[in-house]
Amino acid sequence: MEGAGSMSLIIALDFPNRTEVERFLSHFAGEKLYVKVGMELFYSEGPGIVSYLKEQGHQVFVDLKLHDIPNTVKSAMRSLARLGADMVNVHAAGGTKMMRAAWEGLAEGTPAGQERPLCIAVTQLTSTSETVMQQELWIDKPLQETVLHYAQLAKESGLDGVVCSALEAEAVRNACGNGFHTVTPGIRQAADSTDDQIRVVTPEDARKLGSSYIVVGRSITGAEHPLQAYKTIQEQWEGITL
Ligand SMILES: O=C(O)c1cc(=O)[nH]c(=O)n1[C@@H]1O[C@H](COP(=O)(O)O)[C@@H](O)[C@H]1O
Repeated sequence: MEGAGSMSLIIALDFPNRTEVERFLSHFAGEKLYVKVGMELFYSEGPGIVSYLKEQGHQVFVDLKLHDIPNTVKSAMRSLARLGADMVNVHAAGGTKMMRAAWEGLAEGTPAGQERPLCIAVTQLTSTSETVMQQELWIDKPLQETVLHYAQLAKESGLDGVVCSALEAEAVRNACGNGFHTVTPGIRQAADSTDDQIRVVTPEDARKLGSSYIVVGRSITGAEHPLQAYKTIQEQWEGITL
């Protein structure tokens, strides 16, 4: 299943403020990156952090995992589209009406001449296990089946792909086709601590399993030499020596 579609490594900028982001990015002078702004950074810095990163020439995934009534999600997506994000996300558990509304909001809000951000649905968080899903959330199905079901709902709703573990990437592609993206966090090298992640996969295995994007946070942001950690993981992910 190797090599389908586009492949990118997205660095999760899980930092409390812009000063920390600038300090981190100073290790990457001249590199054009694909970065992710999550709730911590967005809520502390506001939309300006996205414009700042875009001005620096980076691609930006705005990861706010929207999950609300369709009208609210549509309006929020209209606002996010104006920011120039390259990718945004919602929770598939919001259902098809909500996902369609998200897509419509993005289409309406994207300025003329700009590309609509990719709209991706979170299936089951990579920090969730099948046991927690079944016993705590009362979703009485095998985890992979729920991921596939949510992926199919996302596809029917016109979305561009899903967030899932790379463990499910191959099955999602088989069910939804090569053009349907799998954005896969929970990436760890074999020796890394898994932290709060449960469904973890190495960069090499994510490639072999056909992920379109890997999302990597602490293995790079917490490294003593972030650029070196980034290059090592990128080599493993792309299967090449840079
Ligand atoms: O939507 C996400 O990006 C996401 C979904 C998911 O299921 N699991 C997950 O870890 N993430 C995000 O991916 C990043 C993973 O960070 P690390 O565990 O530090 O590599 C974090 O910013 C999470 O918010």
